[in-house]
Amino acid sequence: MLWADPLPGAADEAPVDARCGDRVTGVSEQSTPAPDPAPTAPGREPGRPLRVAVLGAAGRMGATVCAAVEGAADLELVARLDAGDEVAAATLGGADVAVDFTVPAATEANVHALIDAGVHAVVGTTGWTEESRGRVVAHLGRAAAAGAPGLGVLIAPNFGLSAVLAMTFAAKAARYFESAEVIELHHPDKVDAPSGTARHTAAAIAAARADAGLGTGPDATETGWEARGADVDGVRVHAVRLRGLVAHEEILFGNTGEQLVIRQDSFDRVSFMPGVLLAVREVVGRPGLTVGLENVLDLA
Ligand SMILES: NC(=O)C1=CN([C@@H]2O[C@H](COP(=O)(O)OP(=O)(O)OC[C@H]3O[C@@H](n4cnc5c(N)ncnc54)[C@H](O)[C@@H]3O)[C@@H](O)[C@H]2O)C=CC1
Ligand SMILES: O=C(O)C1=N[C@H](C(=O)O)C[C@H](O)C1
Repeated sequence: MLWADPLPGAADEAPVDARCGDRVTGVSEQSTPAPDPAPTAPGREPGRPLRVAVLGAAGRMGATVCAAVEGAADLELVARLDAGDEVAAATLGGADVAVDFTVPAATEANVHALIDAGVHAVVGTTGWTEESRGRVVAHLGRAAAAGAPGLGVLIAPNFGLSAVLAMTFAAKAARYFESAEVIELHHPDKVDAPSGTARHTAAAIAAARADAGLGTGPDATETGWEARGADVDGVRVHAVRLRGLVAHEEILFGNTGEQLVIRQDSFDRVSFMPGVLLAVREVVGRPGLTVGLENVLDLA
């Protein structure tokens, strides 16, 4: 079973389908359909390891992904690219799949370059919007029309099981509470705020509230709005940056006389690896754009 994948070293096959991002309509969005599903990477001989390239390989996540891929018997690390390296067939080492953990300013261009190179993409980098995801869908459509059907792109704001479950539970709880706020807590080297995970969580809560006919939560604030956090679709999101932290999220729900707190903690980046490896194995058989690991895990 996939989540037992030991690290370093992984093997089992597993499912994936996902749909997340920085502004998302909900955890139950579906994969964008694409023609001609491909059960394996195009041109992959049966039984050979899946070839994987890593973009952002010198970074915190990229280095961890390289180690995880090297430890997986069914995967082969064929390229490590970082800033300044061209993303093209010539530099990707014959990869079937590329994993992108770079920076928000670079990730969309990387994905377009991967589609042009005919390489499936697994993306953990934050900064995606509905517009940038739409451009990827359009590009995949053009690639399919030009004779490269079956390419998959899987974008997930968080590959950690605890985070994916927390988002799922939060979306389920949202309709039952008058108040909802999100607190994300991260290491101080993180360049974006609020986190992609928190944006996704808040957007899912907002969508569930809207479906239930709920508006924004009660708030009598008249002054000092800067202390009330970011507004993500009407849900307040607070970002803490603290040395010693890795990645954490707390979702608070309140009614008169009661509170629900959903909390997840990623203490070590290895905790993201089972989800990343699952996505790598799954994306080759999942054409089109998939956003969010929850769909892959049948949680949506
Ligand atoms: N989806 C998930 O589960 C997770 C997502 N993240 C996200 O992943 C991204 C990376 O996070 P970290 O590894 O902590 O950052 P980092 O700063 O440690 O690594 C980023 C790496 O990307 C490289 N880079 C910059 N521009 C590039 C380009 N054009 N092409 C190739 N490489 C380039 C940098 O040189 C650096 O080595 C962030 O957006 C972060 O929010 C982080 C952890 C988990
Ligand atoms: O930068 C990080 O570290 C993380 N980024 C992602 C995000 O912005 O949600 C995922 C996780 O929170 C770690």
